[in-house]
Order: sequence, then structure tokens, then C-alpha cells
Amino acid sequence: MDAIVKNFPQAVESDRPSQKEAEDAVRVLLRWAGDDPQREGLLDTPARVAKAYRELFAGYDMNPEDVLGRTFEEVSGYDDMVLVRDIPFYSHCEHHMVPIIGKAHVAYLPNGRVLGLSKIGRVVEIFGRRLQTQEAMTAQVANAIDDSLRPRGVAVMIEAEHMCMAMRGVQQQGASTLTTTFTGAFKADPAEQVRFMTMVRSR
Ligand SMILES: Nc1nc2c(ncn2[C@@H]2O[C@H](COP(=O)(O)OP(=O)(O)OP(=O)(O)O)[C@@H](O)[C@H]2O)c(=O)[nH]1
Ligand SMILES: [Zn+2]
Repeated sequence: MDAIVKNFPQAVESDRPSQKEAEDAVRVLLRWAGDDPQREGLLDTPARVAKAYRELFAGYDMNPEDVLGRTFEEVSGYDDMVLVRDIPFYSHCEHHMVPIIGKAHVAYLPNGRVLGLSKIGRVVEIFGRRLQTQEAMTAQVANAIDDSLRPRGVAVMIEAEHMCMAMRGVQQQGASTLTTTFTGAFKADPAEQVRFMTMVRSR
């Protein structure tokens, strides 16, 4: 249970601040940035930011198990790799709360059951719309699919640009970070990893 809570942090509704508390916090940050929250153009900004945060961080209110519960068996015995590549996502780094912009490539080796393809994209969404490190997000997507579908293996590769490295700090635009998580047959067999990489890169 502890591992599940750790991997899938869910907001506890009673811990949520009120709308007013959230808006007050935005006013403080506006002043911290050097602006005046009382000027006309900023009057509605705290409410807009509070609303935008609920959207950008909607993943805390979503459970991957709800999405991954529905599977199909009637696939005429298909048991080779299923890869959904180039799944676009936006996340936010947990260190600076600025965007991570990237693509996820997710594959699995079915074990009698397959997932609806859109559900793979939804799982990426659920973990993307939280504060993240790229490493944690990669492992969370792989483990969620592994735990619910119990396939022969899961491979996840994420490539992303971190705005905290581009817009501030070291200021290196265009640098991309690649992370991978392999489970099951992908972990055990380097040839399966190569096949995954080749399919991700083939155009
Ligand atoms: N491993 C990992 N690091 C990340 C990720 N996103 C941001 N970071 C890094 O988190 C680190 C935080 O380092 P700190 O030294 O505590 O913070 P900082 O002073 O703002 O660091 P600089 O970005 O170097 O200015 C930085 O090196 C970031 O590049 C991520 O997804 N994974
Ligand atoms: Zn960062």
C-alpha cells in the first residue's frame, strides 16, 4: 500500500486550500515578481491562475487504474509488440514548477489481453499533469501498465525539454533528456530493447 501511495500521490481533498487561499497566494507571487495585483490587468489573474492550476495539475484527481481497467481479449491471438509513439505531453518539474515539454513512447508485449490504444495516452496524461521528475514519470507510466495489464513486458521512453534548463539557470535551449524504463521481457532481453528503439525511431 505504501508503494502505491508513493507512486501515485493523490490529493487529499480535505488538505486542499480554499479558492480564496489559492488566489491570495497568487497575489503574493505577483508582488514577489514585482507587479501590482491591484492594477486592472491583474485583477482577475489570481482566479484565472487558480483555475489553470486545476487543469494543469488535474492528474492528482485521476487514478490510472480507472483508465487501465478496461481491456480486450479478441485480437485473433495477436501477441507481438504494441507501440504508441510520439504521445505529446506537458508536465511541470517538481523543482521549479515550470514546464517540461516532451513526447512519450510506450510499448508492451501482450499476454492475452490488449488495452484500448487511447488508454495509453491517458495514462501519460495522468502522470504528466502532476509535478514530476522525468525519471519518476517514466517509471510511473511503465509500472501502472505493468501492474494493471500484467503483460509480458513494458517499455517506456520519454524525451523532453525542461524549461528550467532553457529559460533560467543554465539556459541551454534545445537540450533534450531521454529516459527509459523496461520491465519483464524488455528488461530481460536486450534484443527486445533494440526492437523497441528501432520501432520508435523508424519513420
Ligand atoms: N533528475 C532530474 N533533474 C531535474 C528534472 N527537472 C529539473 N531537474 C534538475 O533539478 C535540479 C535542481 O537543482 P538545484 O541545485 O537544487 O536547483 P537550482 O539551484 O535551481 O539549479 P540550477 O537549475 O542548476 O540553477 C537542477 O539541476 C535541474 O536541472 C528532472 O526531471 N529530473
Ligand atoms: Zn526544474
